[in-house]
Amino acid sequence: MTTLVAGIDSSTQSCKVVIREAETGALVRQGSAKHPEGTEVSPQAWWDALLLAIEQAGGLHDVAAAAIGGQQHGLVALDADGEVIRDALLWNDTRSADAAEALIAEYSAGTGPEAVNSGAAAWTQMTGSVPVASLTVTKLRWLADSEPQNAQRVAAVALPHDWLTWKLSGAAALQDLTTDRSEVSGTGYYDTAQGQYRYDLLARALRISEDQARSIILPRVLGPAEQAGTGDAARGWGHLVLGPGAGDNAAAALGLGMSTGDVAISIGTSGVVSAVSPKPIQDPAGVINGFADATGEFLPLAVTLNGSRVLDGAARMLGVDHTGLADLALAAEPGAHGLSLIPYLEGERTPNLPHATGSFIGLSLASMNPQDVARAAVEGLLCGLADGLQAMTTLGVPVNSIQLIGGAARSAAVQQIAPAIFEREIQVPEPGEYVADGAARQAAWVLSGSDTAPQWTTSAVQTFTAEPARHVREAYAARRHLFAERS
Ligand SMILES: Nc1ncnc2c1ncn2[C@@H]1O[C@H](COP(=O)(O)OP(=O)(O)O)[C@@H](O)[C@H]1O
Ligand SMILES: O=C(CO)[C@@H](O)[C@H](O)COP(=O)(O)O
Repeated sequence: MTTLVAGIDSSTQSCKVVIREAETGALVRQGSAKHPEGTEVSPQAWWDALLLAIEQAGGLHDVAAAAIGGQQHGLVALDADGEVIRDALLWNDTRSADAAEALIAEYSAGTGPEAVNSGAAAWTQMTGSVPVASLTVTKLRWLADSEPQNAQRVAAVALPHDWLTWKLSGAAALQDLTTDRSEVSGTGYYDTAQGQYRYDLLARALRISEDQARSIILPRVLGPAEQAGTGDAARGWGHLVLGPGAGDNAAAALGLGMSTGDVAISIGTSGVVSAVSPKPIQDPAGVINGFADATGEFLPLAVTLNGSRVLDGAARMLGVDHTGLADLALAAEPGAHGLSLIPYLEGERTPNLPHATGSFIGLSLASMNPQDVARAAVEGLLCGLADGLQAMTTLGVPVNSIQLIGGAARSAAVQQIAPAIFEREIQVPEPGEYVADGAARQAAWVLSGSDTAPQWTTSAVQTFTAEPARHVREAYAARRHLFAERS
């Protein structure tokens, strides 16, 4: 009898479920369901999508274990009855940008630019990351200042995958909430290097005393293969062993079998450059977030707000589908006749420009054509990620291999232009759901009781190389500060 495990990716745009063989990782079934648009979403919509995706994947009746990977940082505020107080502000909601600046200032010393730097350095020391609007701690400050009546009702704070694991278990007690290192390392109130919550920072965010903060329930942080509980017996899932789950990029690293020296560049809603490190990585400049991974090590990563939707928007603007956009981009010359797209379409997280908008720079009669516009969109998307990759190497994080994943990694233009912009060979594994795969591998790990995750066969990869297009990155670097603030 083959043992099956389920891996779930509750990401920004959709929920994906894969059912795989626990021993080999072979894919048996899968399903998916869309999430609502927007940067604040009712967690109920995630739960409804998860139930639909489970149904589409053939159910969990014959599955022994499950684990959930998910979009990080979303603020799931629960009242004393375990009810969701308000829709969750997601990682890509920028309304807490001013709160982030205030929190940095409150830990700074001196005046002027040095003060901001000292505040950023203090937060990096305390948590591993510099607060930006994406981090949950800034959303809590926003809640305290903008919706004090809601803030006063907060009895527990969970992140998307924590809350879904709790729902999957059928738990009702807030004390049963669980999470993992990778998820909490993105909250801004967890000391990633020391592995402990910082209730003083939670108190600071909510403008309450530390004693009051300690009365707020935070999910118990589980080890990489520690059981989070069992499935909801009322739904016939009492047989289901639940894993701790993980933040989406940590789950993807587990799904890809990444180790030190491996880098994943994921182009989903977010653009993410992530690497594995045996030691904590801290970047006071705030380009790299010092997160934890799902195996007990660390996962430094750079994240942009503008990932695949840069290409979604460009395709919509040109009236083509993704294949058409790729064809247009590949028909143009590198550099798009001097046209650059600075892709801060939703504001931007890295660089931290929450109020910025995107801009085409260098328009000329020569570049005002669909091919060059498509090329500039792909090159602009990739240049932003190349900046994150460069920051990784500047911090001394080893980069020996690069794997390209996420929805936009399916683009032939992204695959062929990326090696020119990164000036490195890139590998593209078979299109798949690597976050969900990592969660499934974690579920199999929990079941095995072993010290290490099961060795699953990894996907075959296609390798892409190209002549370096340094002039494209140089043009982008000279223009990345040219944008208009959102009105
Ligand atoms: N062939 C393609 N070329 C470019 N973008 C694509 C392609 N296929 C899917 N996408 C885009 O990928 C995104 C979905 O990718 P995914 O990694 O699932 O996102 P997320 O994990 O953030 O929900 C969507 O924006 C979709 O339009
Ligand atoms: O913000 C982060 C990590 O810091 C992102 O990983 C988000 O969690 C959303 O990821 P996708 O929906 O693009 O996978």
